[in-house]
Amino acid sequence: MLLPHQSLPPFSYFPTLHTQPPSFHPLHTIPQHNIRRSSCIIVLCARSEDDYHATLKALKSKGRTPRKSLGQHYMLNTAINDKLVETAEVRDGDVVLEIGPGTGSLTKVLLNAGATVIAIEKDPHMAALVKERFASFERFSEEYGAVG
Ligand SMILES: C[S@@+](CC[C@H](N)C(=O)[O-])C[C@H]1O[C@@H](n2cnc3c(N)ncnc32)[C@H](O)[C@@H]1O
Repeated sequence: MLLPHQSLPPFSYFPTLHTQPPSFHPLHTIPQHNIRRSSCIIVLCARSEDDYHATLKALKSKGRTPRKSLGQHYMLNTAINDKLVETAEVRDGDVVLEIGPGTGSLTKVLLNAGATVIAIEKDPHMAALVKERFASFERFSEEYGAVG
């Protein structure tokens, strides 16, 4: 699910705002009680060059197959992700809340559109892979402590 930043609570709701890019702390845009049940929150920004196939290989080597109960499937056609991001009119500087990044294929397109992505993933194995895939782009997650 994609929520454009306009769907998040107004920034004035949050007491601590940062002035450097991004111009506020993305995690402060989600009330904590709404996300406590999720396994992992990953906040990513900056454009990404990464290896999607390496992610798939890593999943396979760990014996991970998609779990139907979590609605897991892998998006192999990147043109669809491009279309999703285009249709959602994601622009440079937007903050996008992505529920269930899975392998991160849509995440990558969002990052390359210039968005900061707050990704919430329930499956800890997928969360670990996404964190690994975008390790060099991860920001803020460490600061959040209790989650992830
Ligand atoms: C269809 S897959 C995502 C596909 C992804 N966009 C991609 O291209 O690889 C859905 C993801 O949502 C995760 N998920 C399911 N329920 C969730 C929940 N309640 N909160 C967070 N993540 C959830 C699943 O573990 C799975 O990784």
